[in-house]
Amino acid sequence: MIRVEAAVKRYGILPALDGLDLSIGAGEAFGLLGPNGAGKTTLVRLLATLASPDSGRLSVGGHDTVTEAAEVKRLIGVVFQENNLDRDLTPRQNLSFHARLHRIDAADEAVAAMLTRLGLAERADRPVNGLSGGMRRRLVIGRALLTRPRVLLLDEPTTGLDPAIRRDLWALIRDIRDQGCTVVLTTHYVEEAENLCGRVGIIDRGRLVAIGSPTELTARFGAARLEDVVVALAQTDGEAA
Ligand SMILES: Nc1ncnc2c1ncn2[C@@H]1O[C@H](COP(=O)(O)OP(=O)(O)OP(=O)(O)O)[C@@H](O)[C@H]1O
Repeated sequence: MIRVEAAVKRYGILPALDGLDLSIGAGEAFGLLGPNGAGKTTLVRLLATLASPDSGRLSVGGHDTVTEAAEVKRLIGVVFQENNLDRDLTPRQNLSFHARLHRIDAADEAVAAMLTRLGLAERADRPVNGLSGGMRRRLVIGRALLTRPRVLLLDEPTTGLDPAIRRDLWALIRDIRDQGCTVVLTTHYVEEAENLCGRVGIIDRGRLVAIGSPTELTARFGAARLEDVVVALAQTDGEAA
């Protein structure tokens, strides 16, 4: 479903991605781990067609992210770290606006069903301003699901949220995965990747330095926990990066 071949992306002279290869199958839940500045967000931005590689090639569903960006956009949903909701509008209005923008059939019904799925039906008609951080995150993810994407890209979906809310979001992400959507998420929480992802890739300085299931990786590196593998392999220093 996703192929990344020798992807290079430079900002100035420093490569954010330095010849990265990666293949993710349909229906997989894949986690990208790595220190600050490793290149995780850059990879998500390239897959989301928001930036182009300097060299190499990325494709989603067989479509090139540069030459067939429109086709790729039809297949993906993307959620970045910021909750870019219109805070003066209600959850229903936020979703409706998105549904109309994307010309979704039976938009009112789709929005109502999504609000129920997100557990937001009772808060649907009061401004987003009054929602908790967890509810806002659910809403942003739900908005990305309205177009029924085959691939959902989540950049640090639970950063800054408390553990109970994080677990709540995990249930939603698991549900998305279990419905057959390919999920790619970046995270600093190793536990999150272990809970949600069948395979994880560890990125350091723009390169994929290890890939496998959490159990495979801990066994391969003789570590007690996946977190130890990440710490041992990832050396990017935020300042030096
Ligand atoms: N728009 C940009 N302009 C200049 N440099 C950038 C830009 N975006 C990313 N970089 C640089 O590219 C490198 C990779 O950044 P990226 O955000 O992809 O890392 P990350 O793994 O997502 O980090 P974090 O975990 O902190 O979000 C960093 O050195 C970063 O400073």
